[in-house]
Amino acid sequence: MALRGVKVVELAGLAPGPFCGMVLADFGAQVVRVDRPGAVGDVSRLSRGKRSLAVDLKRPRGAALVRRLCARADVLLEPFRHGVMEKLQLGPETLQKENPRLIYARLSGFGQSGRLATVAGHDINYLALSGVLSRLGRSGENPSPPLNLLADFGGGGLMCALGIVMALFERTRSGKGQVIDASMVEGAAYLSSFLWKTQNLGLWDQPRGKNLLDGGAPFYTTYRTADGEFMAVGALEPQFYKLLVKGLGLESENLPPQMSVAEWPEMRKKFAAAFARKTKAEWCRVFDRTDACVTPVLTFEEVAHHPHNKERGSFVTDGEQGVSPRPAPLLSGTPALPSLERDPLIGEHTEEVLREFGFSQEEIDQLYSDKVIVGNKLRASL
Ligand SMILES: C[C@H](CCC[C@H](C)C(=O)SCCNC(=O)CCNC(=O)[C@H](O)C(C)(C)COP(=O)(O)OP(=O)(O)OC[C@H]1O[C@@H](n2cnc3c(N)ncnc32)[C@H](O)[C@@H]1OP(=O)(O)O)[C@H]1CC[C@H]2[C@@H]3[C@H](O)C[C@@H]4C[C@H](O)CC[C@]4(C)[C@H]3C[C@H](O)[C@]12C
Repeated sequence: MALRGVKVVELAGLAPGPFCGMVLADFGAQVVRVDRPGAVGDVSRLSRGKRSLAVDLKRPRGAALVRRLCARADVLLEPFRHGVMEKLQLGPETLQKENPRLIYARLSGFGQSGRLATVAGHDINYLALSGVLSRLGRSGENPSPPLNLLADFGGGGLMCALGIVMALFERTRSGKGQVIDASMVEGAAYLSSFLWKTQNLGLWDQPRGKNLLDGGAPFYTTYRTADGEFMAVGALEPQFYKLLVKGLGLESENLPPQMSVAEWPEMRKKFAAAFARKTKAEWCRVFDRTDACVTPVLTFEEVAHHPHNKERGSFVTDGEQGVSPRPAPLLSGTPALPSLERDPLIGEHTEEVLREFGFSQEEIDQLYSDKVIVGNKLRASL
């Protein structure tokens, strides 16, 4: 796999950090998650392919243990607000002095500087501060976040993973690691570059929810079908729009011109009435494999069984029969091989990891007796 042999120390955090670590693990990196003793586990369930070491970082010997891991690691991934790592004597200056090749990835909400750097927050706060949230939501309603996908994952975990891979590549030339300041505000904003760069094209002149791509256009939105399901319509270009109108059984002559914004509400009503006449399955038979840009809105129960997704194997089933998306993108030569094992238990691999990183049994026993580390009793009894 593309990241085979890359050693990552991931300090346990909430969703964005674990997702970043999982992406690296899916593509072959050896990811050790450093858990807090007594923690419940990765509640975001994004730990496939990782191992868990439980150590109390608040104890000086706990921090010293992580310093020793980082001396032999390629990447450190920390998910805390600014200043936490410095307090633990685990800041970049300390760790990169011992290991100048270390790539020190800092995944935070507001970044490592600025008045909000030490303030708590979640996806919706970062999305709001990025400006993107102001553009999301139906006309006449409050701005509405698209779950926690854009800041936590798109602009956070994934952007951080990209930074790590770029730093790994750069290190092949310079031999040096560097610090990655991955702010979710800036990551989400960066994802929205298209909105910024097209401001003067007239795409965004209308209020939220009345523009071409934010649900305002009747040919770029969703419609309810006779059985209470939904179809997604994305017929932007005239040649595809013509096929949409034909598939709906409507006559272009009886409709206003496609781009007549003022008459979009009237067009939407006609399209809605048409979609309400057939079930989702019936509309699939009308539009499947045509260029009308009409697709079923698939539920999580349906998506893995859809013929196209099935043909590509786009979803995987793990050892516990849990279904989840296959890693993307698909690399032809070194594809990701996601682990199908269950997520690690807290401290399940404490001893194994410490031995691998050169700790003697005597040192390990001492760390146990001083309660600096914990293993997993369940594992021991397995
Ligand atoms: C998982 C579900 C979905 C969450 C996604 C959500 C929408 C997000 O946006 S997550 C993104 C959050 N932001 C960031 O990640 C940006 C950077 N991080 C931060 O800003 C902060 O970390 C923080 C704000 C997220 C948390 O702040 P906090 O003060 O807790 O922590 P920090 O300041 O970072 O400092 C860390 C401190 O911890 C110490 N530490 C760390 N490791 C160790 C260690 N190994 N040993 C010892 N000490 C350690 C470190 O030293 C720091 O100490 P100091 O502070 O003293 O310096 C979740 C959505 C809903 C959740 C559920 C819900 O809340 C109900 C339950 C609540 C219950 O409490 C837990 C279970 C819940 C079911 C809960 C479960 C999940 O969280 C959810 C499902």
